[in-house]
This record gives sequence, C-alpha cells and structure tokens, in this order.
Amino acid sequence: MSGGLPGPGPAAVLIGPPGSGKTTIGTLLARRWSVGFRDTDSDVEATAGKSVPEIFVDDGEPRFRELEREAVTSALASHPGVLALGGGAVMDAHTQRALEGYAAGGGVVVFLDVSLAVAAPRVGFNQARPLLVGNPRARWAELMKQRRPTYERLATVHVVSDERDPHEVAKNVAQEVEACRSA
Ligand SMILES: Nc1ncnc2c1ncn2[C@@H]1O[C@H](COP(=O)(O)OP(=O)(O)O)[C@@H](O)[C@H]1O
Ligand SMILES: O=C(O)C1=C[C@@H](OP(=O)(O)O)[C@@H](O)[C@H](O)C1
Ligand SMILES: [Mg+2]
Repeated sequence: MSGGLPGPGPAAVLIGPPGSGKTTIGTLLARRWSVGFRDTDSDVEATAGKSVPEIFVDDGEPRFRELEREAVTSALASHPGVLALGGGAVMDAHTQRALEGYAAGGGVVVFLDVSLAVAAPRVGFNQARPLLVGNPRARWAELMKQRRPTYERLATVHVVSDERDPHEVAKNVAQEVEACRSA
C-alpha cells in the first residue's frame, strides 16, 4: 500500500454524518490499499451480540456510546487498516482526544461531507439508524448542525461525496491521504 503508517494505528480514519458513505468508501479504500477494514458499528454489534437498533432499544443510547468509545479506542490502538466510525462517535470527549492524538502522530482523519439533499435518500426511512427514525430529514439536519464544527475541527482532510460514484470518492480520498503522508 502507498501511504501507510509505520506504527500500529489505522492507515486512515473516516468520520462524517450518516449517509456520507463512511462504511462504503472505507471498504473500497481498504480494498484499494489491500489492507483490512473495520467499522466501529460492526465492532459494537459483535461485542453486544445484537444490532445497533437493538442496542438502542434494549440498553439505550448511553450504553451504545460506551461500547462505541471502547471500539474506537481499541481500533485506534491496534487496527492497521482503514477505520470507519459511526456518525456520532466524534461527539464523545474521550474519542475527540484520541483522534487528536492519532492525527498529531501523523494519522489522517478524513471528513466525508455530504449535503442533506444527497444524504436523505441514502439513509431513507430504513430502521438501521435509530437516531433518524421519525423524521429522518429533520433529524439528520439537526445532528449535522450540532456536529459539523466537530467534524471540521478533527479533520485532516475534507472530501465531499455528493453525486459521485463511490469508486470516484474512494480514489479521491486515497489521493488526499497519500498527499498528506508525503507532505
Ligand atoms: N458515493 C455514493 N454514491 C451513491 N450512493 C452511496 C455513496 N456512498 C454511499 N452510498 C450509499 O448510501 C448508503 C449509506 O452509505 P454508508 O456507507 O452506510 O454511509 P455511512 O456509513 O456514512 O452512514 C448506502 O446504501 C450506500 O450504498
Ligand atoms: O449518527 C449517529 O449518531 C449514528 C450513526 C450510525 O452510523 P453511520 O454514521 O455509519 O450511519 C450508528 O453509529 C448509529 O446509528 C448512530
Ligand atoms: Mg456506517
């Protein structure tokens, strides 16, 4: 792979709102670099033995955030490939410090940005994202308003995924990350 880190940390970490394509683009990026892919939502589901919506219903959002914080901490310390976070993970203070440390050590945090008009049909009305249930468009807009400053502050690079083929977005992210590495 070009652009890899010498240490044990991830080759790149993807942050951004639901529907920006963190899981999709992260998978393509990992394939492109021939490295592993991890997604904190999958790690949380594996630990809990149930889906994200089930955790929200059975155990509540605070428990989900606790499991998510542990998943982020563990992956930042040991996963050498591409790491996608859940959209709300960056709002945790411990996760913010961990991402700042990762970036200070040469890691690249990618903010995958997307507009409401493009994200809304992507996340749709499916039940997979419990925070968007009810009025997905309004909830998404509200969450993005709260979170955008944090996404921007933590990001090393910013890539817009609107109206673009996922392979094109993955190629663009790869180029941006590789440029950071060689800078
Ligand atoms: N660049 C893209 N163009 C079209 N559809 C996309 C793109 N990126 C993601 N999608 C689709 O949008 C949905 C949400 O993508 P996902 O990767 O789960 O986003 P996130 O992990 O950021 O919530 C999926 O159905 C995915 O196939
Ligand atoms: O925005 C959020 O708070 C969430 C985003 C989801 O991940 P994606 O951003 O991958 O959809 C998932 O972690 C959970 O439903 C909560
Ligand atoms: Mg995802």
